[in-house]
Amino acid sequence: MTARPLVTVDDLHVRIGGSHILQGVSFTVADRGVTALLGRNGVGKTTTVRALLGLVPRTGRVTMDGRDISGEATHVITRRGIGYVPEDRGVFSALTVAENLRLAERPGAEPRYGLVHELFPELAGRASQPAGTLSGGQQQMLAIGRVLLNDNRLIVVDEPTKGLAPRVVGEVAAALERAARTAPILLVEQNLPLVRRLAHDAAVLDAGRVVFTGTTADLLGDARRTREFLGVAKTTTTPGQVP
Ligand SMILES: Nc1ncnc2c1ncn2[C@@H]1O[C@H](COP(=O)(O)OP(=O)(O)OP(=O)(O)O)[C@@H](O)[C@H]1O
Repeated sequence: MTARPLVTVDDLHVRIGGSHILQGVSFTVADRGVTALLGRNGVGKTTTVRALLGLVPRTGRVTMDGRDISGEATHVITRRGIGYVPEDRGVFSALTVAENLRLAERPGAEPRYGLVHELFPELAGRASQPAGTLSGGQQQMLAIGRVLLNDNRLIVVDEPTKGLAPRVVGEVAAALERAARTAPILLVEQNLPLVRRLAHDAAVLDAGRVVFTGTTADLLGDARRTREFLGVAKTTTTPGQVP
């Protein structure tokens, strides 16, 4: 079956402190699989996902399932079923793994501990461990697990492999693959072999504007485009990049 747009972002503008950071960003997120949001450092990827979630003042239109959610507060958007794993992971270091998960429970919904522990058995084994003592990869899994506790329509994950060792990148990639079976994902990521492995569709930002939308295969199969938009020429998997 062909994927359809779940979320449509249309002409999104963000101005912060006199800077016009997003200058009319438009793209769609498919209703299945992984859609990658790409671009060099500082082009506006994080600002785009924060604007989508209502975390920064924005103009333009965001719809999910055809419903306009642009004017809604973040907690309303979240309750509509958008789970967010921010770049800093949003894990509470002083609290245990179990406490971090408990805080992610949504009132009135049955938390899916069975699913989370099936996908990430390590979290069950480390339930009483303070989250601050977990490795970077384990913290990322906890952050993804917190989102998977709820039945989301969309999961937004911002640079989950940033700063992680190559071996751990592979573990996070596997975790995202499993997560994508439960809900579509909008993934901000700079690791192109990982993007190639996970994402069918991509949108590329440059200086606050979208410069490409289409399939990841079309984008990364074109060396000129990849170099022009992402600043690199080589995108094939080499040993150690995504184990
Ligand atoms: N709160 C803010 N105040 C001022 N400028 C900001 C703010 N947030 C972001 N910016 C600027 O907006 C631009 C886009 O930032 P953003 O974090 O969205 O980019 P990015 O593509 O996610 O970058 P990276 O890959 O480095 O995370 C940058 O120039 C950044 O310095």
